[in-house]
Amino acid sequence: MATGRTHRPATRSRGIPEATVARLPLYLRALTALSERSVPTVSSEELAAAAGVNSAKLRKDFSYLGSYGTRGVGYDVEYLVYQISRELGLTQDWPVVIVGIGNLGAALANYGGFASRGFRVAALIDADAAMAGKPVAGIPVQHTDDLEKIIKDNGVSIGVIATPAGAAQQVCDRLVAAGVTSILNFAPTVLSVPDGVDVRKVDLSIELQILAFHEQRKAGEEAASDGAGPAAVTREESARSADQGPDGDVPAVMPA
Ligand SMILES: NC(=O)c1ccc[n+]([C@@H]2O[C@H](COP(=O)([O-])OP(=O)(O)OC[C@H]3O[C@@H](n4cnc5c(N)ncnc54)[C@H](O)[C@@H]3O)[C@@H](O)[C@H]2O)c1
Repeated sequence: MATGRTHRPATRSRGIPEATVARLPLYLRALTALSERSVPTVSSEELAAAAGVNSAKLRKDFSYLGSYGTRGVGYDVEYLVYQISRELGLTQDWPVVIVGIGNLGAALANYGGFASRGFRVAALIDADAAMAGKPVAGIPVQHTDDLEKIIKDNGVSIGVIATPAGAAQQVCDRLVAAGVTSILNFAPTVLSVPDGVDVRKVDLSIELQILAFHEQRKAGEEAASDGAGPAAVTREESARSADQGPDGDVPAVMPA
């Protein structure tokens, strides 16, 4: 079984901090919406508000890209879309495989947002022989027996795992051995991968738990302000204590 670290250090080799990299997709989403409305330029304040990020942080992030905007005019929307897309590697097509085509895998396969962002679903893989050949989102499901060949034939470097937790490490090991170097893991388990392999995990139940934490704090604040209880915890303090940035700008996907 593969061992070793599960994510890269906090700063990438080109000097862009991981926290900045994690915010680039937020800027890109906001900029794409502006571009679709043919908005030519945007101020750092407007863009920060649209991306849900603090504007000083945005300016610092863009300084890593060498993008400083023009005083009184702001940032050129189209150029920034290009710059961020290039930085994220989205100016090329990325073939992706999804392993585990149950409820979640099928929903992901049907999600149109991958293709529009440069991620092509190259193959769907499942261990259930009864599913082999059946189309999901117009793509025939292939059996796990062929996993290695599918990865090689399609030049896949990004794999999405949507299997039950108990199967995820074994699937991960096979993907990595076949040449996959980036994994998006939806299974509720921690994956172990060798150096050079990036794992990101998505866990909506963790996001809900964080919201539940804030709900509980809000209820506590209200109770404290109604009566003679102890000083209420501020919203900002409660956000920090949930290991989230003060701007609430940590995306739902996180390093493994
Ligand atoms: N991250 C999230 O927010 C989130 C949300 C929903 C579900 N999940 C997780 O996603 C996973 C899938 O959930 P689901 O509801 O789609 O389950 P599901 O039971 O509907 O589908 C799982 C699929 O994986 C296949 N499978 C099992 N072992 C396999 C293997 N070794 N190789 C390839 N395929 C294999 C099964 O045949 C099945 O088709 C679970 O781990 C679940 O906990 C995560």
